[in-house]
Amino acid sequence: MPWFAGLFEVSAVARGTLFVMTGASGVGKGTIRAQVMGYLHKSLHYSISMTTRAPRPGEKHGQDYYFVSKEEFEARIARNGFLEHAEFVGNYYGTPREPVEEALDRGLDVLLEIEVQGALQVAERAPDAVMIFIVPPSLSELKHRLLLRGTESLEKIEKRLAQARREMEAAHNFHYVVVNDELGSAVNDFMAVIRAERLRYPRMREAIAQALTHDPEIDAENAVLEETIRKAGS
Ligand SMILES: Nc1nc2c(ncn2[C@@H]2O[C@H](COP(=O)(O)OP(=O)(O)O)[C@@H](O)[C@H]2O)c(=O)[nH]1
Ligand SMILES: Nc1ncnc2c1ncn2[C@@H]1O[C@H](COP(=O)(O)OP(=O)(O)O)[C@@H](O)[C@H]1O
Repeated sequence: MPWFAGLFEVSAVARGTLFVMTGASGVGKGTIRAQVMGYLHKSLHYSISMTTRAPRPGEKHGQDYYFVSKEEFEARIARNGFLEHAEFVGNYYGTPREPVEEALDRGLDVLLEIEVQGALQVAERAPDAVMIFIVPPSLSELKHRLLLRGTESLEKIEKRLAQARREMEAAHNFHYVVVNDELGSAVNDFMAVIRAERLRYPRMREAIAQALTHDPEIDAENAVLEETIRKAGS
């Protein structure tokens, strides 16, 4: 058996990569995620979060979030059913653990879109996770987007902005920073991170093993070419 045969076995069960996207409320995480998932829906599993916040008009249970009661959320915390969870401006938000583990075990990449405290928990518990911080071009622009989105009261917007200012100080804990100024560029940058991470050595073992194989058709052509060169030289 050739020495590289084992590489095939390892790659067959290679775990997927966990991508964690975070950043201030209103910075554009949901917008970037929707576009990225549009491109990568076959290879990237989006983890649907659980929350105690009330659904906004148009939001659907099981699609945008699993909307649950405080009691249900706390029961899940008690049985260690979250990969991470956090309280954000008066509500609980959390990532159900099982679907994420299952997808990663199947070799699928997983995307979490969560707030900063939860992201820092994931960084601690899953050191291989790829941490991506989204920042606005300025705090003024961030406020502008929250005002235009019109989903929160002015008081809640001020709370989210104060939180955003504090969270920006945690930026050094992340591997990548994407500035969401022009949306298309931000989506491109995000996709570039995913592409680069998929080219890391552990994910490329199969390609290396493949690079060490022979193709009989090309080998036959090579033999003819060799023979032609040899004849021309003699
Ligand atoms: N820690 C954590 N944060 C989450 C989760 N799901 C969503 N969030 C974050 O909670 C914050 C508030 O979310 P939401 O109420 O939907 O408001 P929006 O993101 O401003 O539209 C955002 O920063 C989300 O990214 C989760 O599962 N865990
Ligand atoms: N690059 C951008 N330029 C202008 N507006 C944006 C951009 N990205 C997102 N938005 C808008 O800003 C608001 C907040 O974006 P959203 O994706 O809901 O943020 P988050 O999920 O981080 O809270 C939305 O109304 C969205 O359409």
